[in-house]
Parts: sequence; structure tokens; C-alpha cells
Amino acid sequence: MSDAIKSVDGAASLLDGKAAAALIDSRAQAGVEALSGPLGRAPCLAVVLVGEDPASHVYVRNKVKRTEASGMRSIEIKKPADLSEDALVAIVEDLNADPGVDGILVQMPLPDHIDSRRVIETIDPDKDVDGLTAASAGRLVQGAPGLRPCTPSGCVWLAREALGDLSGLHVVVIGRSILVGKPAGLLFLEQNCTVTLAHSRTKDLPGLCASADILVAAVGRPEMVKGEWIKPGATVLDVGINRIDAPERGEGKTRLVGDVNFEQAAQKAAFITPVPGGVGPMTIGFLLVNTVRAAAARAGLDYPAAVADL
Ligand SMILES: Nc1nc2c(c(=O)[nH]1)N[C@@H](CN(C=O)c1ccc(C(=O)N[C@@H](CCC(=O)O)C(=O)O)cc1)CN2
Repeated sequence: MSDAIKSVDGAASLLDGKAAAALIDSRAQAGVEALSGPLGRAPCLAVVLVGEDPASHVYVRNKVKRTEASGMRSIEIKKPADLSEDALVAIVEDLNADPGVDGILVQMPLPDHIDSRRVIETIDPDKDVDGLTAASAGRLVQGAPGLRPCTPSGCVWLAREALGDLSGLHVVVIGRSILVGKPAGLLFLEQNCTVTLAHSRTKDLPGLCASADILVAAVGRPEMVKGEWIKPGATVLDVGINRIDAPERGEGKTRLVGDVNFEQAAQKAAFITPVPGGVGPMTIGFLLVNTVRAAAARAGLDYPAAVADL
């Protein structure tokens, strides 16, 4: 059994995102080693963070740490929350123009006064390691080569690790964000799945979910998906990361939960991702992989074998 799958007596097997991400990171590292010779330098990822959101600071710190651990060069640009939109666009344009930068990521969410779509569209699509520009989305829709969004790539990787060939399986994705829901639907379609994109206005959501072989929950509503929504033997991928009060742990304490009621769903599913330690860690793994891929493509080279088949 794969290191990423942990069997549990009498309940669903756990899809261990931390173990899986360690494997993806090691592939990225092997890609860096293979590419640094022909490139004459290490691939480089630039991360731009605006504002003081504590969770974003944690995510960016982890991105920098894992980028450097993989042997890549990391550039971190941190700006205060009152940075103007024009100033942020200028930062991205400078990174576009820098031939030593292979990947650019602007951490989301941005402060309310900044139009995130304008900022994202400023990123050179060849450096769009988040896969969020209209050009990257268009390439995904067309099935053309390009950089795919990281969290949905992690979902597909985990599902394939658990189930192998996904052809013909019914995937229900709850959520239609450009970061997760929509690209997840398209990536599972690329795997020959039958995909239903569900959202807040979907009728009979519990009934629809109960028809899913693979259920992807990406709505941002704590424990919304109940055990009785899960088809017996299904694979459940929980993308939600919600911090809720946990008075049982002491006054003022909190804990992280997903969009799925884990205890209930684990009694019905065959495979399930926990929160934390499930889909979340895969996001940074695929960011590293995308940076290696971007560096290769920009230099006119094939993807290194270590990151070609993920
Ligand atoms: N430009 C982007 N912004 C954001 C993205 C993104 O992919 N690109 N995704 C999220 C945040 N994110 C990465 O940026 C991210 C979220 C969660 C995790 C993760 O490993 N989570 C842990 C729990 C961490 C915690 O304790 O809070 C887990 O699930 O185990 C990594 C990256 C929004 N913004």
C-alpha cells in the first residue's frame, strides 16, 4: 500500500496529505537537480504577500521553507495592507520582466481595495505557477499543455493514488471557485470522470452527493457535508479549512475542521482526507512541481521525468 494511504480498522482509509506531499516535494527536488545543470541556475519562485492575514503569513512561510528545501531559489516580497493596486501591479510586472524568475505567486486573499483579477491577469502566463490566469484556465479547458492549479492537482493525485484509473467515475465537486471548484471539475474531466459541479443553489445537494464515487468538498462551510450524504465506499476529498471555536479544549481555544463531518463520513467512505493533514499540504507540493515545470518550459526544455508524470 502507498505511504499516502493509512488503513484504519472499521472505518475509511486515511489519505495522508502530509506523507503524499513529502513524496511530491521529493519529486520536485529531483526535478530541480535534473534542471539546474541545463539551466545554469536553480529554478526560482517569487511569492508576493500583501497585508497581515495570519493564515496567509503561515502559508507563505511554509512555501518559502519548502521551496528552499527543494533546492530552488525563493524570493519573498511582503507589503503592508495599504499597498495600492497600481503598486502591486508594478511589482508583478517587475517579476515578469526578470529572466531569473520562473514562477510568480500572489497570495490570496488580497485586501478588499485591490482588484485581484487585475493583479492575477498581470502575471505572465508562462510564470503562472498558481494556474489562475485566464490563459492558464483556457489551456486547461482546451486540454492544452499549461500550468494547472495546485490544490485541484493535489485532489486528483490523491484520488488516483487511492483508486488508480478514475475513468467513468462520478465526481461531485461542491464549490465553484476559480481556485478550486471549477479547475477541479476540469481536471477530473481530463481523467475521464463524469463531473457534476454543485454549489449553494444546487437542488437536493445531499441526494446528489450520495451518487458521487468521489466527493470534493470546497465550500468553506464547517462540517456541512454529513455522513448520510456519502455513498458507501466513496472517496471523500475535503478541501475546506475552517477554524472553529473549541471550548472543550479550554477558553478561547480553536480547532481546524473541514467542510465534511469527518467522524460521520469516515463510517461510510472507503477513503477520506483528514483536516488538517489532507488536501492542504498537497497545494504547496504542486506549487513546487509547477515551478520546476515553468522553469523547464521557459527554457525550451522538456519537463524533467520526476515531474512529468504527476
Ligand atoms: N495564490 C494562492 N492563494 C491561496 C491558495 C493558493 O493555492 N494560491 N490557497 C489557499 C492557501 N494555501 C496556499 O496558498 C494553503 C492552504 C492550506 C495549506 C495547508 O497545508 N493547510 C494545513 C493546515 C494549516 C493550518 O494549520 O492552518 C492542512 O490542511 O493540513 C497550505 C496552503 C488560499 N490562498
